[in-house]
Amino acid sequence: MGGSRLPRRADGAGGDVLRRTGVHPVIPPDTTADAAGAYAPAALAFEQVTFGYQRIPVLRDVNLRIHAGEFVAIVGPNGSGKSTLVKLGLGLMRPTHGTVRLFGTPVDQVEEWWRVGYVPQRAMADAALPISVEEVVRSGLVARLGLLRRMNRAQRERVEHAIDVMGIAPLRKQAVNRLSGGQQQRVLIARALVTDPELLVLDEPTTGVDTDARRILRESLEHLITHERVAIAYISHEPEGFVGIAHRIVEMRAGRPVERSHADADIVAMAHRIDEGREAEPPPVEGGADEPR
Ligand SMILES: Nc1ncnc2c1ncn2[C@@H]1O[C@H](COP(=O)(O)OP(=O)(O)OP(=O)(O)O)[C@@H](O)[C@H]1O
Repeated sequence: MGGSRLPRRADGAGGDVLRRTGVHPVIPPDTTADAAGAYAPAALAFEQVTFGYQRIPVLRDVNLRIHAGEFVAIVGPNGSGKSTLVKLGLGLMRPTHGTVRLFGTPVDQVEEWWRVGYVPQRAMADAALPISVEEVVRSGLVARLGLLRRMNRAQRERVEHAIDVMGIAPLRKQAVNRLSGGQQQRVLIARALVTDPELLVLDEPTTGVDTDARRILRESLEHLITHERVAIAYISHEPEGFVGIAHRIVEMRAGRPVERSHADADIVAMAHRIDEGREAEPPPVEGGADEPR
């Protein structure tokens, strides 16, 4: 992994260059510096995004950017719009207003979908076919290979690497439908990693996952942001899954992401609010003939 396709953000190296030279350019808000001081667009950017289902508003004026090497946790109560945000980010739906960009390109013009890894919520739990772990992980390459082409050496290595990173090598020959929820989750993440994605979107990755598996998942994600410079969007309503590793925590409130701190009290209060299952506050409705209502 860690290919050289795109300028990725360097961990502070670009900043050092700027400090040494005393140059302090105005950095456009949706870009980030790489080691050479060049700027790359955010891996995922929502720009003034508004969306509603059948005119019922769900998201309003959402501005959110996730850069290479950044782990952003998106939390919120049921119905607050987290999955809607994911669907817009993956180009599965179009915003009513505003723009979603992947690596600077409007999402409806993106062709290199292998740059995005998506881990859906517990998708394999009920898988009927006895497909092995290795086969599921390899299937992540289908978008790149087509069904019939054989893997080349680099691709085989990527499959091995993804299996290693997710700590599932001992399970490789086992049928996925015989694995625990946490093990299945790691297989899904490994599958998302085989294309060497620069953006990883995880939807409720810790649902039904035990404490040990959560720890391994955390360590794996930490490795990805630190060593592979992957941008991570981590959607969850379980704050304990990301506290301590997320660079930013945003809570969906009234249709907008609100930045939250890591402070324990804040997290605990947030967890309580979410646990209480309070209804998500509806976004403010502001007239406008063509706006969702
Ligand atoms: N296909 C749809 N048609 C109409 N309304 C929808 C549709 N999908 C979601 N909604 C509504 O949009 C709002 C946001 O839903 P969304 O699934 O994005 O929330 P969420 O934060 O992901 O919730 P959860 O934590 O329960 O998964 C909810 O009020 C939901 O009822």
